Amino acid sequence: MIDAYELFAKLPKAELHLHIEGSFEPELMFEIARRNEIDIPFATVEELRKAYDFSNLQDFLDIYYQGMNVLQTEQDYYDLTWAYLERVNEDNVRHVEIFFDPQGHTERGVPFETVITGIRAALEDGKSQLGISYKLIMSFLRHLSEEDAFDCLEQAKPFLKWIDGIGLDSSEKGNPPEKFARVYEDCRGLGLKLVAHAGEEGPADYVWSALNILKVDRLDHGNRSLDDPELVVHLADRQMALTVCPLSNLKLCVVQDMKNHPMRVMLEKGLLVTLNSDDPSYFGGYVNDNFKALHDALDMCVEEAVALAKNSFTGSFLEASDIRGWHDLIDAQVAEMAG
Ligand SMILES: Nc1ncnc2[nH]cnc12
Ligand SMILES: [Zn+2]
Repeated sequence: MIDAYELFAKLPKAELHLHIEGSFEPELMFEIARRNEIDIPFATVEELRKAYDFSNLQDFLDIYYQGMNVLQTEQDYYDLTWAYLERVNEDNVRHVEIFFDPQGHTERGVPFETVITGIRAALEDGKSQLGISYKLIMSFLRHLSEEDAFDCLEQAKPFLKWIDGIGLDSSEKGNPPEKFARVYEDCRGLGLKLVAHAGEEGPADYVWSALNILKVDRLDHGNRSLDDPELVVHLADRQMALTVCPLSNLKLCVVQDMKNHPMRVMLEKGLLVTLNSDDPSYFGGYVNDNFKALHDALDMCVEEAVALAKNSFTGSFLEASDIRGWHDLIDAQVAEMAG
């Protein structure tokens, strides 16, 4: 009998919820801090890792923004992105749709151009050297104002040919989607794909707002949707993709125990759920580690592993013909491994 984890690990996958700044491993952070002559308030990599102990989203965000402070040059952004791509190549991730948080950099004086040029150069090298295709999603920080978001959009305008979509992240509670209704409307007019974090810590109402007011094409997290049966039916009927992040949910106390993770329930209710790592350096693992954690807690079956691998492409912004191609490849690989 084929093991569900072994199967998932080997199958081609897409990752749809990944903050590139959240893939910043402590070793690389120290190296970049040293070359930029910036002090980190931790003496060693081990001490830094010990600080990754969070009670909620805000606890994490405080250390996440501090971590990205050492990034300054195009080379820094290249190295950060390249390290992520090399790592997920080992997990057989073949397509990535990654977030970056421009405001976390521009508000420290790093030009928008420096950030996006470095990230894009690594993504292009990932495509040519590792065969990993990509989309790039610019996220607005929701704890900042609507005016700040519009300012970020202005800075992005010369680079829109490199940007596939926009997202909304950072402190959810008290910053409902409607705060950014007009920014999203403009971005929709620019032909950008729209996603937003909703229902991670915030209520199911925020998921409704993301759908009805922001008109998102995909939802990030969405865990709290399960509090509202009508919303669950609506999401399932529309086959709205949800980018779920189990290790993140555990580390940020969105779930108290992996045994209570809603992934299985979500699958059973017919939701188009995908599996992602969110901020792998901070939450203890990349996409295959996320499956392993679910498998250890919930004893995932082969059908669930296959469904998650296929959903990762279904929920992507790839062309329909490419998605079909990946599904066919997964079916062929499953048949070969089962036989
Ligand atoms: N899980 C998360 N939720 C909200 N904002 C984030 N920024 C990085 N990771 C995040
Ligand atoms: Zn996230």
